[in-house]
Amino acid sequence: MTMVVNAQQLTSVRAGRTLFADLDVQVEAGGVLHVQGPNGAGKSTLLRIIAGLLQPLQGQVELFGEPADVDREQWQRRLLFIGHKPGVKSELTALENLELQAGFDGVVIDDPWQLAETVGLLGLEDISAQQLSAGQQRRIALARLWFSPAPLWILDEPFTALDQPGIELLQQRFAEHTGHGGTLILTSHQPLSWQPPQLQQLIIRSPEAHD
Ligand SMILES: Nc1ncnc2c1ncn2[C@@H]1O[C@H](COP(=O)(O)OP(=O)(O)OP(=O)(O)O)[C@@H](O)[C@H]1O
Repeated sequence: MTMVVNAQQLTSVRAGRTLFADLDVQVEAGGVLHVQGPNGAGKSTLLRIIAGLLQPLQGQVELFGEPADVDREQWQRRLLFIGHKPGVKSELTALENLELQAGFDGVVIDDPWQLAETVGLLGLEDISAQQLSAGQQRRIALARLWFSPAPLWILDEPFTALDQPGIELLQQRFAEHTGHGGTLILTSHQPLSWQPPQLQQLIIRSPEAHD
């Protein structure tokens, strides 16, 4: 199996507090890493470090066998990071947002209306995102999972604001992605209702908080 993420001895200190120390993370192609822990434990920090968006105090991250901090542009087609905020352009409509995101990903959406239907936005395509609910805005952001060419998805709290059908839809999409050899790292405060064949659970409990 191909090692997609290989992080060694990660230590992160933020605001003077050690969030994790000497943490190793390894995820193979087709694998799922589900990161859990209380508010403020360091889940987002870990995801950002793995994605090469934040430097650890110590340790290294390799993605696809190469250091994650080298030449960020080369990751754009291989790594999709979606943070805990929806990250949609509020003045653009749902369809305009999808097309903008597809442009970033270097793809053309074959049938945007079909995609809008798939992700539960049909009938809302022409409304500016700022007039949509939190869950609808989250659906715009997550629609990217239906066209992104990236084999590695790093998703921070993707279920936030989604209703139960939305959560189920997303987990079906995760199953398709990993079933085709894609890799997923996610955080959530809820257990997964889907049982991936290659699931690793990582619970972050700040060492200092539990001494
Ligand atoms: N931009 C920042 N600058 C300095 N410290 C930060 C910053 N962002 C977060 N922190 C610190 O890092 C700690 C971990 O934050 P992080 O967002 O990684 O936690 P989390 O586990 O994802 O929490 P949540 O479940 O609330 O989203 C926070 O308690 C905070 O002290």
